[in-house]
Amino acid sequence: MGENTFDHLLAGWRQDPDVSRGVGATLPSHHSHCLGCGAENPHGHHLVVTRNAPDTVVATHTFDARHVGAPGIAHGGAVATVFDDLFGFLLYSIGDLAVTRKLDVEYLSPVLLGLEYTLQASIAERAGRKIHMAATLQASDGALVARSGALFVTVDFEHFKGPGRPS
Ligand SMILES: CCCCC/C=C\C/C=C\C/C=C\C/C=C\CCCC(=O)SCCNC(=O)CCNC(=O)[C@H](O)C(C)(C)COP(=O)(O)OP(=O)(O)OC[C@H]1O[C@@H](n2cnc3c(N)ncnc32)[C@H](O)[C@@H]1OP(=O)(O)O
Repeated sequence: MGENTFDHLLAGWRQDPDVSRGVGATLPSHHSHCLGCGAENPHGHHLVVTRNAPDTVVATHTFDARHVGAPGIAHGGAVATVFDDLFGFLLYSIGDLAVTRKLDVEYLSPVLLGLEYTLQASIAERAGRKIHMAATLQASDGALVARSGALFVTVDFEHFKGPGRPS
């Protein structure tokens, strides 16, 4: 990660949780190699995510040959990855660190490679450490193709500093 050490990354989240960014703002990636949104991850989805309401984020995404499951169709795990990462952008609205405890995906129709889809995620409810989130993936004609729900649980910075984590 070069000078982007893990401590540096955590310090950035500590000092600038970015809660003040307004509606319409493009949000920063989680980090440069994040599978969902890191620009420098060659296997990544390179999501670019915008806040379009105080507790809502939106992105467009086109799955490609790297994400294939059945021929021509995006792998369900790749779709889940994109949902999971999109949920991670709601943390900028919350201002707390949290991690995915539970992720549900309902695949209503095949997600096709090479077509642009629109994803939107929002915070449904917060109760103590639990943050319930919901998201949709729609085709360009507005058809609902997949939807997802997640439970994130807030954690402190020490969560990322335990055994097996980078120093
Ligand atoms: C990937 C990027 C990393 C970047 C790191 C660098 C810097 C920035 C740091 C963070 C940025 C964070 C995210 C953004 C990035 C990407 C987005 C994608 C997110 C992910 O990709 S993240 C990876 C996958 N994720 C994990 O790696 C989590 C593994 N897991 C655990 O680490 C523990 O599991 C933990 C800590 C989650 C909880 O553990 P715990 O012991 O602290 O808490 P506990 O079990 O008590 O649950 C607490 C309350 O949730 C209730 N509860 C539990 N399960 C429930 C269920 N199914 N239904 C209803 N309620 C449920 C309980 O009933 C209780 O409720 P109550 O509080 O009311 O008692």
